[in-house]
Amino acid sequence: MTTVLKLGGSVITDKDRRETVDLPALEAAATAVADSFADGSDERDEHEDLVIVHGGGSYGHFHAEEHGVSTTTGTHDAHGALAIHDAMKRLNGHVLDAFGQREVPTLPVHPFSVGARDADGDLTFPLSSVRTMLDEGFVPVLHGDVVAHAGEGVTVVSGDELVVRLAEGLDADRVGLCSTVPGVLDTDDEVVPEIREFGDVAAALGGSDSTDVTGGMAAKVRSLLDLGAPAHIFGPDGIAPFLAGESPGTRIDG
Ligand SMILES: Nc1ncnc2c1ncn2[C@@H]1O[C@H](COP(=O)(O)OP(=O)(O)OP(=O)(O)O)[C@@H](O)[C@H]1O
Ligand SMILES: C=C(C)CCOP(=O)(O)O
Repeated sequence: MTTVLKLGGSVITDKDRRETVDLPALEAAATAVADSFADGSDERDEHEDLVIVHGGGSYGHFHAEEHGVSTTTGTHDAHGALAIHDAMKRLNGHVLDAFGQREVPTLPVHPFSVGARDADGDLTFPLSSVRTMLDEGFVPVLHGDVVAHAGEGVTVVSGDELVVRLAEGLDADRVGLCSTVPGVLDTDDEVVPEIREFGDVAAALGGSDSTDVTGGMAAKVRSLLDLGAPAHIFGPDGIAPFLAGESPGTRIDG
């Protein structure tokens, strides 16, 4: 069983305060993951292969906006590219600390060193390091980042894009995105239990409430609908049920 879990940057950081980790939220997420390994038996059979991805929150997005970099508009300024990348590595360090303290065998994979976009913006992302880490019993932790982009310099790659690439490339059985909202909300702010077509929810879908260069909820739903496997969007309370095989929040099944 292969599971891909994204922790939204809006969950693990205070998205409106520059470079601020939401430590209680990050620790709660790490505890939910650690407990899911410990549940039932001492084996990791439940989701023996787990890949974690985290978003940018108040780390990547502030710097990306400052340097005018998005997923499509790049920069040739190495200092700007490094400012974004270094901020994401700082956040990744906090994430690894929280999981490591709970004995989850996490290791970092920095997408900048591995991925690239062609002139059409299509992402190439070799998975050999992730696959080998999984085979060796580790939990790879990837993050939204910048990548070299033909004709653009470097552009942002979102955690959501990486989730799609990982889910397809690893043939994942379960895909979960944890955000601050309890699921995709309809125009009455009720959680939509299932989405099969973009048109089902288009009217209710917006971007993000805070600084976000990668598109917020609408972009999330669109990319998850293209995935081969069903995906789930849920709030922080949904992490434990999701890892236990339940279906919290919104199920997206294109
Ligand atoms: N219909 C909707 N239902 C739920 N959330 C919505 C909707 N429309 C817009 N949103 C916004 O989308 C946000 C979630 O997307 P966002 O990209 O900010 O989250 P994230 O993935 O947790 O963070 P990050 O991109 O930093 O990793 C919500 O906080 C909300 O502001
Ligand atoms: C802004 C950067 C560098 C990462 C964006 O990743 P996301 O928060 O998953 O969209």
